[in-house]
Amino acid sequence: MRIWYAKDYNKMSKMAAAIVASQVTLKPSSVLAFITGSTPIGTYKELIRKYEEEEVDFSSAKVMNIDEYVGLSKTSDQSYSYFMYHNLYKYINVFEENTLMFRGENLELDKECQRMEANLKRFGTIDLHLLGIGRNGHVAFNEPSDSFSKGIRHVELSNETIEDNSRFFDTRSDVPKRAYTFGIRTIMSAKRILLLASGEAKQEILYKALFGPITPAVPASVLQLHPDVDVIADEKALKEVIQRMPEEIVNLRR
Ligand SMILES: N[C@@H]1[C@@H](O)[C@H](O)[C@@H](COP(=O)(O)O)O[C@@H]1O
Repeated sequence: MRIWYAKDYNKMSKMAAAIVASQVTLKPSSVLAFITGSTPIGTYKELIRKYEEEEVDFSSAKVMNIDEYVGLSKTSDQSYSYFMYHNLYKYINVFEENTLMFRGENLELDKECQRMEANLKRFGTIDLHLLGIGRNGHVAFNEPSDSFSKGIRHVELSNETIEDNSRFFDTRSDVPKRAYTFGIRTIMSAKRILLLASGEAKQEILYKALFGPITPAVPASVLQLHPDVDVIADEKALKEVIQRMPEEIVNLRR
């Protein structure tokens, strides 16, 4: 695991976009797993800029969303399909047939998971998997639990996640209670993982995830077992890591 220090959100976004763009340049047919939330928005803006300036070409890349609210279709402005389309896909040259998203409106939950598993198999191994981290250590929608989850599944969201994500909805009761998500095994099967974290609210959980015990109670802690993880975090998110494990940050002193 490599932990990279970024002075602020802007720098974090630029560093992350540089990794995604190099992945696609080195392997144009890369399979990429993308995330939603506030954290990756700057990364996507930077990727759009790179595309517009012809620094990167996504025409052979395959892209996918790793989670989605159950009950929201791609036309709902709170769905993750909508988010990915309006924050990234519509501005770059990814093709529809190379884009994989959950159908949030499909209420046949098991069937939707099976459909996504089959499509993921067709897309092939994920070359680069982006990840954010929730305040309770969740990754995608894998909430703290008693065991690490396996493949693609549907889950009940925790109160903490509903609370955190309610900032994107008119009222808390509008937040769906269930979601589709890649499981921990799906995420861990990616060749390379890029974890992003920004802001003070993430400082405690980031330290726990990177240096605490590996436990399903902190789902992100499983990343300690993956052979190829880059963590890019801004100074605020890294606060506790800087205090307790400064020597573990690759570029802190540079
Ligand atoms: N399902 C998403 C996660 O994939 C995301 O990483 C997390 C953090 O979001 P943010 O970047 O807004 O802090 O929130 C949501 O619950």
